[in-house]
Amino acid sequence: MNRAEKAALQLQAVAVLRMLKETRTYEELSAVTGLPAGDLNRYVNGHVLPGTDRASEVVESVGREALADELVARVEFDDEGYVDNSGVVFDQSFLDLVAPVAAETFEFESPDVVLTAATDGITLGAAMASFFDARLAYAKKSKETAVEEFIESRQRLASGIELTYYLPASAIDPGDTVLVVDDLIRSGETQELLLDIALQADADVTGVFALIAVGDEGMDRARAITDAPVGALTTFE
Ligand SMILES: O=P(O)(O)OC[C@H]1O[C@H](OP(=O)(O)OP(=O)(O)O)[C@H](O)[C@@H]1O
Ligand SMILES: Nc1ncnc2[nH]cnc12
Repeated sequence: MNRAEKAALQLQAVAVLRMLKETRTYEELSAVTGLPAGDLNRYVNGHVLPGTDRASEVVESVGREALADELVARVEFDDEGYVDNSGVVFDQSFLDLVAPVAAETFEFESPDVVLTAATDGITLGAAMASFFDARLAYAKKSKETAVEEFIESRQRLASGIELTYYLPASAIDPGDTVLVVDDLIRSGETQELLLDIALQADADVTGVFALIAVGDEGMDRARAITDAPVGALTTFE
C-alpha cells in the first residue's frame, strides 16, 4: 500500500466511525468496534488517525448488516406508516458508505448514468454516481427552466391524481447503461416512471436500488419491468 492508499484507508475508517458515532456514545462505539473509547474519541475528532491495521478492520466490518442496522436506527415511522428518512438522506457521508456495499451486494454493473427522482433520491444518487464515476441525472415533477427538450413520463395514480416526471433529454444518451436509484420504494409508481424514462431514452437498465422498501409491492413492480437486479438495503413490512 503506498502512502496515498494508506491515507485514503485511514480517512475512510474515520468516516465509518463518525457515521457509527451519530447514533452511539463512545462506550457503545467501543463495544461495537472493540477499540478503546479514548482512541475512538481522538479518531472521530480528527486529532489522530487510526493505524492501517485498525483502519482496515473498521472498514471491512461495515457490511450490509451494519449499514442496514444503522438505517433502521435512523428512520422513523409516523402513526400512518409514513417514513421520515431525513436522518439518512440528509447525511451524505452515510450514503457514501452505502454505495460500495450496495454495488457489491446486488452486483450492479457499473453504469454510465445513475438516474433518480427529485427530491429525496438526489443525495443517494450522488453517492452512487460518485462511487461508479458515472453521471447523475434526476427527473423532476416540474420542467427545468431554459431546457427545450424533455423526456416525460406520466401516470395516473390510484388516487386519480396524475404524476408526471420530466428529465432533460440530453441527460441520457441512447445506448447508455442506467442504474435507477431512490431513497424509498413503496407503491413503485415512481420507479415505473423512471424505468419508462430510461426506456424512452433507449438506455439499458443495469439495476434498481433503494435504501428502503416499504412492503414488497414496489420491488415486485420494478421486477416486472426489468430483468436487471432489483434490491433494497432494508425492507420494512
Ligand atoms: O414507490 P412510491 O410509492 O412511488 O414512493 C416512493 C417515492 O416517494 C418519495 O418521493 P415523493 O414523491 O414524496 O417526492 P420527494 O422526494 O420530493 O419528497 C420517495 O422519495 C420516492 O421517490
Ligand atoms: N415518506 C414516505 N413514507 C412512506 N411511503 C411513502 N410514499 C411516498 N413517500 C413516502
